[in-house]
Amino acid sequence: MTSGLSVENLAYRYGAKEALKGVSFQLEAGEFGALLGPNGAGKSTLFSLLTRLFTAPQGRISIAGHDMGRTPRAALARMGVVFQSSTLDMDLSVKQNLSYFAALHGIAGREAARRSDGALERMNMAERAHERVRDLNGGHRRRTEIARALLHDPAVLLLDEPTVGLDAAARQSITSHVHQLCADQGLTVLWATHLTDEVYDSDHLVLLHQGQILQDGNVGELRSESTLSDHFLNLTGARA
Ligand SMILES: Nc1ncnc2c1ncn2[C@@H]1O[C@H](COP(=O)(O)OP(=O)(O)OP(=O)(O)O)[C@@H](O)[C@H]1O
Repeated sequence: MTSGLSVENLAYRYGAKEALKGVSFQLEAGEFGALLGPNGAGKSTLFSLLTRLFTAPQGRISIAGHDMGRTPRAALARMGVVFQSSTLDMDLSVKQNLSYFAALHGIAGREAARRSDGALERMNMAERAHERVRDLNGGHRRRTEIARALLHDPAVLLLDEPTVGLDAAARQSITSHVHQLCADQGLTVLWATHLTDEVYDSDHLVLLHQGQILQDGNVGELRSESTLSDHFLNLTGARA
């Protein structure tokens, strides 16, 4: 059993539509998993199962060794999530947003302040702690959300297309920062995207297409001589 993320034989259907058809993959501690798939591949459905928004009718999810079906609280406690749409309160400061989230996790007082400072530090946001979210640019808002997701010190961080709406510089900077968190701190990341330039050769590719895993393994080895973008196009017929 991995101390990262393990998914075994997950399936999900919306009525007659099979959105996931027996999906399995595993990410070890410290691995950056790039979940790549064209529109309709099943990425959002997979995220909904991983975050327990939907209950998996079949298969197994394990987060840092905790089984989501049998011990959901323990599994969710080891997971941080950044959803595609922002859920920050625009009129609160960065730090107030984090304190509020800490309180939801039952963390208060000095411990909440210590954790907020640590999480903001990890995202290079410490100097913006007292700025109002509304006054931040898109990249800094995203960093705030990632810091908030790290507050309870998760082992596994899930991000659903976290760079949507950001300019190229902010996108590159956040992508590289989260890769660094994996490498330096042993965080396991699952990063859903359809942008191949956010994926590094050292990443673990999970290529999802029509509800099935087409490829699962090291990006550099899988793409070989092609660019990842051409590789993706050859396999899925879709442009990345
Ligand atoms: N509520 C629903 N009812 C019926 N079919 C659905 C529903 N939600 C999603 N689907 C279908 O399930 C499949 C997987 O959808 P999903 O949203 O998980 O894909 P995705 O990879 O996240 O795509 P996108 O990048 O466009 O968000 C698609 O064929 C989609 O049309």
